[in-house]
Amino acid sequence: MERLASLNVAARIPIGVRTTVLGDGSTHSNKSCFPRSIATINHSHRITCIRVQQSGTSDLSKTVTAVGKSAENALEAKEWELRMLQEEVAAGQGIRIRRRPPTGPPLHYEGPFQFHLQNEGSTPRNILEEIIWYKDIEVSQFKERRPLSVLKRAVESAPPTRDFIGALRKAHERTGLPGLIAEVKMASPSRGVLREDFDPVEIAKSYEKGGAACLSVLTDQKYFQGSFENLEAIRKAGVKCPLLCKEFVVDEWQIYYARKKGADAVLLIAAVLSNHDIRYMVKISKMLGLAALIEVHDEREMDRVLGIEGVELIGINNRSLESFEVDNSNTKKLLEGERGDLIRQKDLIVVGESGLFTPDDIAYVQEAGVRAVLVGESIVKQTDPGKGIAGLFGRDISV
Ligand SMILES: O=C(O)c1ccccc1NCC(=O)[C@H](O)[C@H](O)COP(=O)(O)O
Repeated sequence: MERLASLNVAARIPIGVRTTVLGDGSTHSNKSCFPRSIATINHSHRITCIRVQQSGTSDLSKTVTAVGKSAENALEAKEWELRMLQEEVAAGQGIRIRRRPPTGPPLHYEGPFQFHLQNEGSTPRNILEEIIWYKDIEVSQFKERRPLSVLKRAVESAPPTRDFIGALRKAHERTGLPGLIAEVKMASPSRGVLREDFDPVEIAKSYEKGGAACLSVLTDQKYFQGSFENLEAIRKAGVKCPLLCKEFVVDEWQIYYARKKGADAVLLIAAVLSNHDIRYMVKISKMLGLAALIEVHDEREMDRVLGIEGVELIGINNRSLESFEVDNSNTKKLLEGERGDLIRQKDLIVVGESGLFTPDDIAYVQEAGVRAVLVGESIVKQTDPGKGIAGLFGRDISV
């Protein structure tokens, strides 16, 4: 007669492993119950079947625990291999930002991968990498509290989104100047606190009055003192400009969450995401009615993004998110020659981002080929941010 191993024993075994205790007191781990990938692990780690010689409960418990541990080890090894593969793919695409600190293989690992300790191992190489490592942990904690399946259901009843790209096109046609994405940003790693009396809703209303086509709302708390609550509050206050959720997206969960909190667009940073991630996240965004602003900083990132189907909106950041250096000629450099031709041919909207302070700066990036600009510091610091917009463009763009 067969009976299933008791729950407390089974709890130590990964899902999919069915351990049965046979009539003679021996156990049998049913290999056919393993999902395919786990079966492979089991094969390489030679733990396909167990037999317990003794009928005593403690021996049984020990053996089953040992098997559970081996399977856990195998799973851990597989996870590590997967992560190494992802890092390899990303590095092959020129992505320098690592998603997580390198941990080294599990102790029991025997496999084809060689592990190189780069730099000091678990120290981020720059601020962007630090943000991403932190974000990875933050998102997994958010996900535990509110699983994706729950979030997906909540999004079904969210109000419709507004047309972010359409608003930029219209503003450009109306004013003959680049459409403005005005940034609601309290602080940044490079500049510290930009505004002490920070009221996100008031700033957003002032930007709208001043002629902004769209708004960008920082939602990162730790490095920018922003929040998803700010995004939600601006949306609920009746601001009509479409809203960009300015986040460091590393997981689709954040896109659903942005949608739930009132965003009309999300930012995807090519320095962090592989081509596959971008393609997938652009699809998810579209499915949710969101525009995706894909941000690039160098030629290689621009070429990668130009090759991805479905991309409609590209941001060129004049600020290096690794060194903080700002150079407006970056926009010009990335729009020269064949790249510019291809962008015009595809009718893509390019956004010039960061370091724009004067009408001359706006004229310079417009001349380079942008049809929109994303501006934070120079306008958020003004006593009246809306009036700051007129100063930035050299004229009132609200009429
Ligand atoms: O601004 C930073 O210090 C920063 C650091 C690390 C990652 C991103 C960072 N900024 C995001 C941006 O690029 C800007 O907020 C945005 O383009 C507006 O720039 P600005 O007009 O210069 O405030």
